[in-house]
Amino acid sequence: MFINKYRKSREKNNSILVVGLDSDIDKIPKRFKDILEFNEHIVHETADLVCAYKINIAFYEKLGWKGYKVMEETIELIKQKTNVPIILDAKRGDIGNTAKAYAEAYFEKLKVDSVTVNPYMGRDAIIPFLKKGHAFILLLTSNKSANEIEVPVYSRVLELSKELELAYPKKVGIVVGATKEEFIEGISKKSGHLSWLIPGIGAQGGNPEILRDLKGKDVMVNVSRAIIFAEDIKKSAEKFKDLLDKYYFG
Ligand SMILES: O=c1ccn([C@@H]2O[C@H](COP(=O)(O)O)[C@@H](O)[C@H]2O)c(=O)[nH]1
Repeated sequence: MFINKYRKSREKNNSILVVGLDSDIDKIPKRFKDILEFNEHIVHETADLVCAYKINIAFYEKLGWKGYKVMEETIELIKQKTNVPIILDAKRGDIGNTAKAYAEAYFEKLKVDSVTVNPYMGRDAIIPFLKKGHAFILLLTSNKSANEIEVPVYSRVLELSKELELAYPKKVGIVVGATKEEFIEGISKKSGHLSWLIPGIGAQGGNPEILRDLKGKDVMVNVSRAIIFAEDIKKSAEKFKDLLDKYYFG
């Protein structure tokens, strides 16, 4: 189960850092022969510093079937070398039978531990994922234009997430951007047992101090570009791990 695997990695590595494998072919350093070799290096450098890895499907899909193959090989590699859980950032959301097909693809074929889902179409776009594994529901995303649609409805999405958590205990999480500082304390008070995936620290400039309001919760903070494209990946991951430690554990 995702949450147990996450808790074990969090305890073992004393870390709430998630490294995002947003391994854009156009940005990976020339010394790596391909994305797989780059990902292998990232995992080698960070496996004892993280509580999870997040794979953003877009950077693999953009290469067609070859990218999908690399994604499968990366998942296999993480499973062989570590016990760290894998979140697939796919942000899916579709009618029930289609959602079921996505859930089968991700949990049964790719065998990831958790998937991000879009709640816009309501519960029947989410439940097929919860029947097979853990899902993070987009609640308040880190981008600026989240204000256009999400801000007016996020309270309802939070209620729905909690309802689903009652029916599928330990299988529901929320995505909340670190850039949405002013909302964190309020959401935290109402979020009960939901797990939190927080992107937006690093390249997007989110404030890690928000973690002070989240102590004791199952929280994981994703950093992608600021770690994987740093000069020294290990050093950068250590820097972010320590920064998150300071506010979450400290
Ligand atoms: O609200 C959201 C939801 C998902 N993301 C994803 O997280 C990473 C962030 O990458 P950085 O390089 O650390 O900015 C990326 O995969 C996004 O698609 C998000 O940023 N915000």
